[in-house]
Amino acid sequence: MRIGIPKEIKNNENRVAITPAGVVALASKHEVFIEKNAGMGSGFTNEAYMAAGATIVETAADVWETAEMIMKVKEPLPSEYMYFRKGLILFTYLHLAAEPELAQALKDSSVLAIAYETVSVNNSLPLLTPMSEVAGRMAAQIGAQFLEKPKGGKGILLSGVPGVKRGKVTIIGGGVVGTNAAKLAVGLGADVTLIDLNPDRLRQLDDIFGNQITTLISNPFNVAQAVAESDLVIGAVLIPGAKAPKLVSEEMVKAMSPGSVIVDVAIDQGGIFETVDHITTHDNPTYVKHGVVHYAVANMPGAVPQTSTIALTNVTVPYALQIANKGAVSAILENSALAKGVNTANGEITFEAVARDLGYTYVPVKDALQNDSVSA
Ligand SMILES: NC(=O)C1=CN([C@@H]2O[C@H](COP(=O)(O)OP(=O)(O)OC[C@H]3O[C@@H](n4cnc5c(N)ncnc54)[C@H](O)[C@@H]3O)[C@@H](O)[C@H]2O)C=CC1
Ligand SMILES: CC(=O)C(=O)O
Repeated sequence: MRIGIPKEIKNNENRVAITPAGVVALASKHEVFIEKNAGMGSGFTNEAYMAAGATIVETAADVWETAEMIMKVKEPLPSEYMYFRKGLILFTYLHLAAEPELAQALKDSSVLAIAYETVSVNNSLPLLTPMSEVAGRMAAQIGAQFLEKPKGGKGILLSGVPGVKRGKVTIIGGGVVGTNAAKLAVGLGADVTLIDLNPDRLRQLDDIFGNQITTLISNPFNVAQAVAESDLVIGAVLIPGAKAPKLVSEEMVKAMSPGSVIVDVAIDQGGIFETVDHITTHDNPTYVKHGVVHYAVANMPGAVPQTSTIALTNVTVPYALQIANKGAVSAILENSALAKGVNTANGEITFEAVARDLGYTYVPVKDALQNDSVSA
């Protein structure tokens, strides 16, 4: 199979969808085309890719037009939609519930689009997990940074100092992002509260952290009280594939003290704060509303690409290899984890939560694939 890796074009997205090690894994049986300088942000030179067996091509168009499967990191941006076509396999993060125009473009062009974030094994999301680990850890660091006065915050140190109280951090969602945010926030010495809907998850978190954190069940009363008392609130909720629920209302944000900070990690699925009305970028990561600093960057791991690219490709390349070796249709039909990743196929929306949130008819992936055969 011809596999193409374009350079990422989202603001400050320095990750790339493959490392030289990944090329070695694929190139013994397949052809790998990489856009010139695509790996530079992650520390991988064109020469390193060529030595691993890849062909370097000059432009994004060369990659998109040559490849049968495109591997990316972030969802395609509108300038990339012109490359969509029937027979193309797209393997990347998509977050379609929050990207209606992209969903329509993939549907209209009959791309077979496999979203990293919905590939699922026994209720875990193996291709989301490493980036959630990164973003969770970053969320605590970033929150601490924006609480500093010169960064627009109220001017507190999360750890406090002897004789001065610690800062309060509330994390809503106790999955991978939430747990990793808690690890760092506890490490920074903050007073941490973790809120989740699932009592069994709260039990696990209690076992992991003991008395280092407070756990609370998620309901509007607990969320309102914890948010009002907090210096930093981190949004870390996920309902796989679906638009994130707005758990923190505008009124709750107004009740926070001026200079407090919100980090809405779940912004890639639309975000959990009513006051987060747009995605921010690494260039311009925050805005202030009701006196509260809001951070809503949808590609947080893009800022630490040397860590993130390796963590991401460690888990994506084995799936890419299955797709390339077996052909997409056989790989999907034989591997239920991969089948759950398919969001669009043959002009249909094949992930139920995406179809529901965007108002399309849901067509199960097997039915969509039977409607037609994908060239790969
Ligand atoms: N902004 C960025 O750069 C990045 C964003 N993310 C996003 O972060 C979000 C969280 O991801 P993960 O932690 O991996 O998901 P996860 O599935 O591991 O955890 C989600 C948690 O939310 C909980 N939850 C669901 N409904 C809830 C409610 N009403 N109240 C409280 N908790 C609730 C679940 O029980 C679960 O424990 C996702 O949207 C993911 O895509 C991940 C990586 C990077
Ligand atoms: C999960 C995701 O969208 C990211 O790592 O950018």
